[in-house]
Amino acid sequence: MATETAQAKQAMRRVIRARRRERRQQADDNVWRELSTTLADAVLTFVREAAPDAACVAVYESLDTEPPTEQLITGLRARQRQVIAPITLPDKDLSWRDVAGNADLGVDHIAAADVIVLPALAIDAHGMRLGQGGGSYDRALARRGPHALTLAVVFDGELVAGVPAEPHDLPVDAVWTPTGGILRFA
Ligand SMILES: Nc1nc2c(c(=O)[nH]1)N(C=O)[C@@H](CNc1ccc(C(=O)N[C@@H](CCC(=O)O)C(=O)O)cc1)CN2
Ligand SMILES: Nc1ncnc2c1ncn2[C@@H]1O[C@H](COP(=O)(O)OP(=O)(O)OP(=O)(O)O)[C@@H](O)[C@H]1O
Repeated sequence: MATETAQAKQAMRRVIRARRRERRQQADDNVWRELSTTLADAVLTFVREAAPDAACVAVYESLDTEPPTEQLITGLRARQRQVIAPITLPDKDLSWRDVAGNADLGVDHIAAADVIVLPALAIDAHGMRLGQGGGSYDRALARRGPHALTLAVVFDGELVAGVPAEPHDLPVDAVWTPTGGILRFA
């Protein structure tokens, strides 16, 4: 898709991915573990306060340069929540698996999630999200339950004034940053 907006998104992704690689290279494993703890504490509190009866939480399993979700996943499981993580299909649509098993629960299982923790490269002041560019979460969010809360996770400096938005983009309800904690949009 060669629209100006799609090109603007690509340019922004390149800058943020490069910054993330540099950030990861400069942080030792202790710093990363602390980040994982800070994220887990904040999101566990958010779930307890905003969705106390949540039975199922969808969480991305972080890649090396992303805000680390390992301790969040452990903490949710310790609190008896089902945790589901995405399986990327060949067309980049998302199916889901319980992190405790390997069975493919299907693309519609996202409807079971009471809270959805999304990866993002940037979030803007309206909650619009810049993702990896596969349109994966756009499609998955269209199948979410009517009361599901969406929380995106980004680094400081990735909560920006504006991201280029296309008509299919949907805003998130809240965002977490290491320094700012959780900001609720809706
Ligand atoms: N952890 C995670 N899982 C996810 C996503 C994601 O953004 N993060 N996705 C979101 O839709 C889907 C998969 N799509 C993806 C597309 C591109 C890249 C990617 O290229 N990422 C980094 C490499 C990060 C690293 O290895 O540290 C990059 O380009 O630099 C990742 C996921 C579903 N699962
Ligand atoms: N509901 C949809 N159905 C099919 N294709 C879609 C849908 N939403 C978005 N796409 C396509 O996916 C591509 C990437 O979209 P976009 O730039 O919004 O991805 P993203 O949200 O940043 O990425 P991701 O969710 O994978 O992290 C676009 O070409 C778009 O047309």
